[in-house]
Amino acid sequence: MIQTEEEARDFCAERCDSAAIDRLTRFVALLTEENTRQNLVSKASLDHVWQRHIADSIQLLDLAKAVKGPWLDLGSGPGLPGLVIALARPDMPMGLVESRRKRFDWLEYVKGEFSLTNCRVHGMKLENLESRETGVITARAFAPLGKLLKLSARFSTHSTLWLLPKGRSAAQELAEQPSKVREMFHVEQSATDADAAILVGKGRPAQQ
Ligand SMILES: C[S@@+](CC[C@H](N)C(=O)[O-])C[C@H]1O[C@@H](n2cnc3c(N)ncnc32)[C@H](O)[C@@H]1O
Repeated sequence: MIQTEEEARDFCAERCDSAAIDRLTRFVALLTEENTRQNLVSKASLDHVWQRHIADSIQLLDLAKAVKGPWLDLGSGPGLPGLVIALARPDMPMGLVESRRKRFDWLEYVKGEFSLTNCRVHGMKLENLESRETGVITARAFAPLGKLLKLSARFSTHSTLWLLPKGRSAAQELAEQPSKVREMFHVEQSATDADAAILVGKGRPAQQ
């Protein structure tokens, strides 16, 4: 379990090349600066930014090793986890969906700063995004599991990988789902927080 900022940086360095670490380091500086203008992440979390946000996002790469994308991140907000993944793996086709204008502008700005040509920012409600087949769907702190699946099932196929960092509520949220959804998912311990877990699933949920 990652306990310190140094361990979090080491964790990322084991999974990313040095150019990616440079991009992530600059992203942390930009995020810290932008956070003085808009509330992207809690101020307290910036003291542990590599653990709470960067490594927390990068750990998803371990679970998505076999997948080439395209990747869709729902409710990206500051860019977590989708933009961090795009900075680590700029070759990966990445779609970020974010409905708030100021956050959309921020995501577009970072995309431009790092010339992330494979990253597309969709500044709209997910409900208005055109359906497409997606290799990986991620969503952190976006919506309760039932609502999340209802909104996003149309982006999945039988082989879509779902990676849903869920904090403490993961097992409980899954337990409340119908058996077909429970069979699709399992719970993985988060590497960055002893109390948090990630719901990992495969396939297309039946329409609820
Ligand atoms: C709690 S924040 C989490 C942001 C980020 N994933 C994180 O972990 O820091 C949820 C984000 O989803 C966006 N959002 C909420 N409902 C949405 C919708 N229907 N379509 C697109 N974005 C939405 C919000 O504007 C907000 O930025």
